[in-house]
Amino acid sequence: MDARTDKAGKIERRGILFVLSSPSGAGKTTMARRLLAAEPQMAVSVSATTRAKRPGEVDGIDYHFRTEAQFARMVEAGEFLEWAHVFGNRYGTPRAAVETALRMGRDVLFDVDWQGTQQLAQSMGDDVVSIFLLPPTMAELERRLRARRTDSEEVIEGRMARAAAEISHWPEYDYVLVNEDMHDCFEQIHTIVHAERLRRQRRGAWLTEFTREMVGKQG
Ligand SMILES: Nc1nc2c(ncn2[C@@H]2O[C@H](COP(=O)(O)OP(=O)(O)O)[C@@H](O)[C@H]2O)c(=O)[nH]1
Ligand SMILES: Nc1ncnc2c1ncn2[C@@H]1O[C@H](COP(=O)(O)OP(=O)(O)O)[C@@H](O)[C@H]1O
Repeated sequence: MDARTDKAGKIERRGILFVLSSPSGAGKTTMARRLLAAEPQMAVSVSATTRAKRPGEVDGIDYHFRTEAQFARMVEAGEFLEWAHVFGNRYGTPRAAVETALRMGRDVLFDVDWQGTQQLAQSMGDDVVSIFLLPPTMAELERRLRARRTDSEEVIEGRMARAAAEISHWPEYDYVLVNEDMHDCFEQIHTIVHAERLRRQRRGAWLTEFTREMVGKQG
């Protein structure tokens, strides 16, 4: 029997909300892409943002790119599970897609900052598992921001100036990893995902039924 469904085939497993945060350039997007490739059943929350599209980014895949006015209307209509100002732009998590995925028992991956993580933890409680990625050093963080070649010098300086403030939120997370070697960091994230899915509290009524039947059949 699959832990996601009961005997009637009804879904009883609630999806887990996996949140990845880090200072800009520490490797969230890279790790999120790898995780989604390894876990095709995992849904991803595509945020809405008012920031400009970077070269190579696709509307509806990387972000829903919106104007200030469009974003304000979405806030007004209560369409966000959470939203925040980051680097002078607004970013938010559209509610509908997340709720649909969770109802279907799918896990959902979020790339949001510390403000988004706090708001998600408040509204979704124990279903949230949060992971913070640290760079090995500040110099390496800056090197990665430059190597990405997606931001202007001014934007890079702004992101570096914000990095220490972002990093100060590490104690609010369930897991804190240093993204030094890409492969090792991904393996650690994947291990967390596997272990969190196995938590007793998440295995629901299936485990009660399984053990009751097992003991009942004794003798
Ligand atoms: N609160 C919140 N933060 C978000 C959301 N989407 C993205 N962010 C955060 O906004 C910050 C900037 O994101 P982005 O401009 O894509 O740059 P990058 O992630 O540093 O490459 C990152 O810390 C993201 O985690 C969201 O929906 N809500
Ligand atoms: N462990 C790592 N070692 C070296 N470079 C990395 C590592 N992880 C990510 N990068 C590179 O650093 C840059 C920033 O990573 P990215 O995933 O865009 O960060 P974020 O989404 O946190 O801003 C990218 O060019 C990426 O390929």
